[in-house]
Amino acid sequence: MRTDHQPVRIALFAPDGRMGRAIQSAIAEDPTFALDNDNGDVLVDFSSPDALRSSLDRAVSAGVPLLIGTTGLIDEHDALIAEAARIVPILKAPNTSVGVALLADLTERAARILGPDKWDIEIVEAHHNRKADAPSGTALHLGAAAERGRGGTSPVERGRDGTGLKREAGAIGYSAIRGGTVAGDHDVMFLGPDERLILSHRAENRAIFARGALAAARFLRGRPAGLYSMRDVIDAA
Ligand SMILES: NC(=O)C1=CN([C@@H]2O[C@H](COP(=O)(O)OP(=O)(O)OC[C@H]3O[C@@H](n4cnc5c(N)ncnc54)[C@H](OP(=O)(O)O)[C@@H]3O)[C@@H](O)[C@H]2O)C=CC1
Ligand SMILES: O=C(O)C1=N[C@H](C(=O)O)C[C@H](O)C1
Repeated sequence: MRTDHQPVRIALFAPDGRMGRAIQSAIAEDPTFALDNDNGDVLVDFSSPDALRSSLDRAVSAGVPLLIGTTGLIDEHDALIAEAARIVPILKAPNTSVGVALLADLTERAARILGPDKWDIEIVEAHHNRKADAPSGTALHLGAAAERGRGGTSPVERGRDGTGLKREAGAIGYSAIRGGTVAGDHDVMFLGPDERLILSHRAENRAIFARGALAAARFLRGRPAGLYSMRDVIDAA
């Protein structure tokens, strides 16, 4: 029987990816974690949507919790995740940083207070030139937070190009910039009559995601089956 005093053993589904390497560095800096790709207490998946079935199968057959950091997932993936979460604990987080968890709360609150009638919302994100998906999972997560704040679904406008593109009332717009080594910038812009409110987060490097992933793994160890979020991790801290 393992206890809370023993290091949390992390199994990395994709140890050689950028996030896999960042998490290995974070483990090396924190003696309360250990890398154990064969017998981990928690399986951590930052890979690609194509790999999701395989990481879910691995977590379910080993009977261990799964942290999913992969983005670009669609409804079909969410259905698979919900099914597996009946058997093992699963935490899905498109962004594991503390700052983005707070940004999502602030976005929801601002959207609730400002309302959809006078204030347009645009979400702008920038990432490195190797990123595969757009808009980022975080941008979509922030858009969902804004929708919750407004109390309903909003039309989506992505990647404008052309003519006759006047903004639809109440829409949430998404723009993605790709280049260089940007670790992850997100701006939620509330554009109103004669004023703008801009909530911003800047990831300076991947260490913030890696440390957040370890905090999520610690939270998951020993939890009952179910679907969890970074909100739960922060509330439990
Ligand atoms: N939640 C968060 O906070 C964050 C989420 N992310 C997300 O994490 C994911 C990974 O990002 P990043 O590490 O930068 O990407 P990388 O491309 O650097 O790494 C992806 C890794 O996944 C492996 N992989 C891809 N497809 C499969 C598959 N079908 N089966 C097994 N392994 C596979 C790759 O192996 P190979 O090279 O051999 O194909 C590679 O090792 C992305 O979706 C990204 O958006 C990123 C940063 C933070
Ligand atoms: O691919 C990345 O790098 C990142 N992906 C996540 C996303 O899509 O939101 C999180 C972070 O912004 C870095």
